[in-house]
Amino acid sequence: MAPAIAPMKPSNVVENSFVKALAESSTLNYVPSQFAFANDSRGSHSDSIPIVDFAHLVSGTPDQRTKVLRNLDKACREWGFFVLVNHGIPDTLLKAIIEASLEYFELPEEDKRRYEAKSASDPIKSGSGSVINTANHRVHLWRDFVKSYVHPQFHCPDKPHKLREVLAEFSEKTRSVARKLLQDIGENLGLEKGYMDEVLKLDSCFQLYAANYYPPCPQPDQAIGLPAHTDHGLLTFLIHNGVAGLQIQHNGEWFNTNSPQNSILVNTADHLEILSNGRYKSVRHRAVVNNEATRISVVMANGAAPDAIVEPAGPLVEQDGRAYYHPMKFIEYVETMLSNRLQGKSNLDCIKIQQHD
Ligand SMILES: O=C(O)CCC(=O)C(=O)O
Ligand SMILES: [Fe+2]
Repeated sequence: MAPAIAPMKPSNVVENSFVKALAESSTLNYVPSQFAFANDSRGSHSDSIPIVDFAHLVSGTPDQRTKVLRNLDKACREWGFFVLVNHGIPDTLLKAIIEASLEYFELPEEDKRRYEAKSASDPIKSGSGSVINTANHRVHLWRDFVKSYVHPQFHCPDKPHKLREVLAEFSEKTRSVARKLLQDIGENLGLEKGYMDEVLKLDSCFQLYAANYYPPCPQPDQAIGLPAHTDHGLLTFLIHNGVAGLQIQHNGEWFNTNSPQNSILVNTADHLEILSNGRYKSVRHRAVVNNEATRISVVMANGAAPDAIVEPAGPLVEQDGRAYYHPMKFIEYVETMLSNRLQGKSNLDCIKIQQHD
């Protein structure tokens, strides 16, 4: 039987604390009730999670390229998720961004409080966050985060000092890999060369860096790091410190994602679902917690230009006879999601065009 949930802590302990500080208090044996989010955090294992070899896309033989383009299409269509290998981003840079992100979370609380979000359009935000659960209760997440807009304008917390340089390089390198993948995805969708660059205005594409810190949790099945959600943007890149926790939903079942070291986990996000008129689905995923080790993930969300209007691609609408999504300015979509105004609803559902519309 699951142990009882601890009595409510005085609300200021939770409201004003980062989860890291709470988890480090030596007396914590239970999940405080504000965090209570009962879930079955076990996931299935699959050795059929798709792997995409980036080197074959860039410099493979024509045969290799054809094969990997097919893999990429299948991954986007069937899973909305793939493990990207041989992407050319140096291992040292991947390690450096994880380390610098960890140093951010280890800063004194007053340094992190400077970035507590006041409005959805703040370019840097930090905190721990909450969501509305199915019973309409606000639930605190077992996670601290920092997020910052890094392209087309670059923003970065002042501390730790090394974060700025490492993040700028990570943003540049991931941006170029994402762009190449998007061009190949355009080819797979049968769109003209240059279509993705032009319509999504990829020269000034939006990128959001997010780092997530999930401390060990005394009752992992009584709390959640991040509940099931989809991401805004086109392609989300994710790396982590080797501690498992990301699960994706496939055919209604939750799968653990374990990835070879130095690979990048990539998921298709809402704006790719919109652009492809529903051919590629934005994959639902969640982060579960464990009672042994701190997990850190570093996410780069790659989107269209902030002022680009994203809508189903014209040639695909023509094939399908109708558009399945309303157009929306990219940055408005993102800020609606970041503002939590939707109270647990998905933005994607809000812009889906129902048959009778
Ligand atoms: O930490 C993870 O594995 C998931 C993070 C995530 O889904 C997000 O930041 O949107
Ligand atoms: Fe996500």
